Parts: sequence; C-alpha cells; structure tokens
Amino acid sequence: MTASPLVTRTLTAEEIPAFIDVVFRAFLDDPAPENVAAETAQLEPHRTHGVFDGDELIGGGTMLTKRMTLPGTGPQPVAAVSCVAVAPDHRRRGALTRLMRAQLHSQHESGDAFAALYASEGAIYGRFGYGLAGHRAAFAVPRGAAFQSTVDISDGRIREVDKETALPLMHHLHGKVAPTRVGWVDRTKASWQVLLAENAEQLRSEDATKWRYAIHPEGYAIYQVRRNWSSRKPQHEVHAKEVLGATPQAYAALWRYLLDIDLTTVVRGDAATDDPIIHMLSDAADNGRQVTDGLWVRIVDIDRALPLRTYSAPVDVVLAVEDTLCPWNAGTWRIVAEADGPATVTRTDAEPDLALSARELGAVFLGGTTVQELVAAQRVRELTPGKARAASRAFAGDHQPHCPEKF
Ligand SMILES: CC(=O)SCCNC(=O)CCNC(=O)[C@H](O)C(C)(C)COP(=O)(O)OP(=O)(O)OC[C@H]1O[C@@H](n2cnc3c(N)ncnc32)[C@H](O)[C@@H]1OP(=O)(O)O
Repeated sequence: MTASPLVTRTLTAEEIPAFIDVVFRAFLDDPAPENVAAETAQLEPHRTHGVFDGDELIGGGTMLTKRMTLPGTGPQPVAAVSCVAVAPDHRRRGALTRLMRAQLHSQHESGDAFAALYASEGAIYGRFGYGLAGHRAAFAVPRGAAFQSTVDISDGRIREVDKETALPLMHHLHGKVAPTRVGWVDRTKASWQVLLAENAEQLRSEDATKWRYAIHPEGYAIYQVRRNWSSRKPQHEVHAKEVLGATPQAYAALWRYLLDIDLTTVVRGDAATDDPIIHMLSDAADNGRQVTDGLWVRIVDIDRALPLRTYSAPVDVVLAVEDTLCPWNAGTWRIVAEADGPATVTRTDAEPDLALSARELGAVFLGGTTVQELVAAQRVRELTPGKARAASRAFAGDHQPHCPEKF
C-alpha cells in the first residue's frame, strides 16, 4: 500500500481524543484515565495541529498559551510547545518537519513572539531553530545531609496535608513566586491537573507512593517515595516533584524536611543549575548534581521577541541572522539597549558584528547561555572584536533559567 502525502491542519474538539491517543502511543505510555482527562483539558484545539495520512491522524503537537517569566519584565506570552508526537509506524516520513513548519507559521501569524519546549531527545529541535536556552540539574542529596550553620530554617512548621487542602496554598504561592523566576510559566487549573495526575499503572509498577504534599506557610514540597525493601535495610528514595519556597527560610525548611524522612536514603529532584541547595549543604559534593538540557527556545519574530525582556548592560550590536524556516527573521538587525531597559530592534544595512542563526538567538534569549560560549563552540562568528563580550553581558540574567514543570 502506498502512503498518501501528509497534510497538516489544526484539529477540531472532536479530534482531540484521537490526538491524545497518538501522543500516549508515541511516548510509549499506558495512561490512566486521570492522565488522559488532564491532558485533554489543557489542549486548545485551534492551537493543536494534527498531521494526517489520508483520513488517519498520525501525529501532531500543541502550543499551550502560557506566560513565561523573562529577565527584567516578568511573565510574557509564550507558545509552550508540547505533546509533539508521531505514531511509531509513521516515523521518518517528515511528519515532524511539517508540524514544526505549520507551528512556526501559525505563531508568526497569531503574534507569538517566541516558543519554548522541553525536548524528549536533545538532537530533535535544533534543526527547527530551537536553541538550548537553559539547563536542568538533577540533584541527589543523601538523607540527613547537613546544612551550613548559617542556614536558618526558622520555626515555620511543616505539615503533610491532602491534595485538596494543599492546592489553594500551592496556587497562591506559585502565582507569587513564578513571576520572579526566569523560565517559569504560569499555571492554569488544567496545568495543575496535568502536573499532579496520578498514573495508577506507573505507581504500581514502580512501587511508588502517590504524591504527598508538605506545606509550610511560605512554601510547599510535592514528593513521592519510591519504595525499595529489597535489601536488609529499607532503601526508599524521595522524589521531589517541586520544592517551592517564597523565602530562603521556607525553602531550607522544606529541604530539611525531605532530607530527614525516615526509611529513605536520598532526595532526588530537578532544579535550576544555580539552585541554592548547592550552597546550603555543609559538604557541597553532597548535591550529586547532574546537568542536562533544559528549556529550548525558538525566536519566532526577532523584532517582537527581543524587546520583551530587559538587558543587563548597555549594548549596540549588529547581528547577521540566518533563518531558513522563518525567512522574515533573516537578514541584518541592529539591537540597541540601555542597562535595565528593553531593546530596540531594527533592520539595518550596517556591517554585522556577530553572525549567527535563529538557534543561537534562542539559546541566549533567557540569559542561560552566553554569546561567548557560543563563539567558543563555533556557533556564533564574532566579526567585530569585543562585541561577543558586550552581547554576553547584555543578555545575562540574574539567575539561571529553569522551568519546574516539563510541559
Ligand atoms: C516538545 C515535545 O513534546 S518533545 C517530544 C517529542 N516526541 C517524542 O519524543 C515521542 C517519540 N518520537 C516521535 O514521536 C517522533 O520520532 C518524533 C516526533 C521525535 C520525530 O517525528 P518524525 O516524523 O519521525 O520526524 P521527521 O521525519 O520529520 O524527521 C525530521 C528530521 O529529524 C530527525 N529526527 C527525528 N527524530 C529524531 C530523534 N529522536 N533524534 C534525532 N533526530 C531525529 C530525522 O532523522 C530527520 O532528519 P533529516 O531531516 O536530516 O532527515
């Protein structure tokens, strides 16, 4: 049987269940009904593309409407790309390529200045102009690890409560903290459901507890314990899904609480690469940090995206930008900003100082990757000496970007 040409279009509400089915199949997952319901609730059909082979939906992806915190300006609109999937029996026929092209054009037309995603595999998205904008640190801190004597955990008492009790406080604290952390995205009711959905099959097979909720007046920790009674001593592991502290004391108190849970050996959790836990520990080597790729960013429209944030140092630089997928970005642009101000971005005929592609612009956008790193990696060409350093200083943020949930 010969395959039909692939066609890409946005979905109707009636087509969403078939799309969800493709997504879970592609991710090799057997979802519980709660997972299916949660994923379905967060999708907007008109921002969800399907790829069709004839009448058959064989792949697709969605663009969640979110706001991501940017350096200096707080939450700004972002297309949070998620649920990118092609059925296992239709791979390497160009379905993803079609999807990416359709998404970028639709973002350009609907006014999304930039897009962001978490990649399942790091080799997928560079070819579509996404740059590695942030890293993710997986921490593994041994049970009982001591803190520096200066660390104050104050007297905020931590209590374990059920999900319904925890949710209002978590909503409130997340809403307060997210706008101050670069890379964090806002959460709707539906995104909380996706985050906290219990996958019954997975819990059974991994012998893990349900999510537990430890709350503090100024923070919370969501965690589960993965049980291991196999050796003489219990070797359970604490897996922290999210530890949020609105104050340093609350953050320290929550980590202390997790590190002191009986029957366990280690606390595991993801955070920014510059998370305070590194410096809170008496023995810095106890953080067990393993760094991997985190947020990927795609600049959809250079002249709308770059003014969305402020810059850490004055800059006046001319960029020669390559962008075959979004030709409206290609060409020479002058970027001018004052310290702590937004940038003006204009087309120019001036000689370029730096030559780069959309990937590199995406990589530096959140302040997590420097222009100088990319010059050293031979990804940016410095045509005017000193301009890479100036651009690095301007694009730097106050801290490393990270997003606690993998949307
Ligand atoms: C934001 C997110 O949702 S991340 C989740 C991504 N989804 C998954 O990982 C689920 C499992 N995988 C899949 O569903 C599919 O394999 C996808 C979506 C990754 C790729 O879909 P396909 O339709 O096979 O990709 P397509 O045929 O368009 O390939 C385009 C190019 O990317 C390359 N490519 C595709 N997948 C991968 C990969 N996993 N690793 C490296 N390269 C890849 C192809 O080789 C091809 O390269 P070429 O242009 O040099 O020939």
